[in-house]
Amino acid sequence: EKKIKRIDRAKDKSRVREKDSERLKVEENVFDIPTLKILYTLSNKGIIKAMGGAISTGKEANVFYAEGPDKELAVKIYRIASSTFKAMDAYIMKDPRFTNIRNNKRDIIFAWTRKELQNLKRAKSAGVRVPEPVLAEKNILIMEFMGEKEIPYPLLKNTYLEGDEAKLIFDTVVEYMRLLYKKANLVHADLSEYNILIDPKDLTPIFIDMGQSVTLEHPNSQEFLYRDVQNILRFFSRYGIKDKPEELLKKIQAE
Ligand SMILES: N#C/C(=C\c1ccncc1)C(=O)NCc1ccccc1
Repeated sequence: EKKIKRIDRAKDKSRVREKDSERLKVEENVFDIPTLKILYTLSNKGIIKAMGGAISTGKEANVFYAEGPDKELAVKIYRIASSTFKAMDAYIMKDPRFTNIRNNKRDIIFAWTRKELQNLKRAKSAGVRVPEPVLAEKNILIMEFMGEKEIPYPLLKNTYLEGDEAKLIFDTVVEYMRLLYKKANLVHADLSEYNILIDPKDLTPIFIDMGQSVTLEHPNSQEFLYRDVQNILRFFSRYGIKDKPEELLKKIQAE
């Protein structure tokens, strides 16, 4: 009896340890030494006053809340140790803007981070609502925090919509896709209810996560656009929106 108890306790202990190492692992391979050095420099320059907790965690990156000198910030840190940078290949290696980078992991992730900043700037100047881009330094992207007092705005996925609210948001999302295409020469390429925040004050959509966005010159831009259109129609169909993909493509690409 006693023996079994001892074994159970040992198992529990190892479980706790494993959980801790699991958590530590997630935190750790985002905050590797080079990343901590950059954060330290950004803090010395007064760009980041204090780091907060993780807003989003994923296999490629984590997004943290941070206090800036005059406004709240979101700090997106791309994981260098992640193995999924292979997925980035499909987007970046055929992108005319990035053909000259060396094919090693760090350079790809640094180029990807710069690309996300560049894409946010282009989207913003085209009139699409996105977090205000601040800076990109190696694998770290700093942007405006979309939320209030450390609480991020909800994802479209988690937003309860009534009556004609869904139709209003749908129309704005389609308008933003058109502006992105016609004026920023971009396709989001990962647009879905998981990459749109909703500002609860005025129910306006905010596009996020533009690291994978591609220019229209990218060989697969039309395929990525079609996939974005399908994702948006699939999500809004639950609110009775019945537009066809071809209709949306025409609206977005209209001369
Ligand atoms: N950018 C960004 C994001 C949020 C955000 C919130 C408030 N202000 C600015 C950005 C975000 O969650 N992106 C998706 C994501 C990134 C990394 C891991 C999982 C999921």
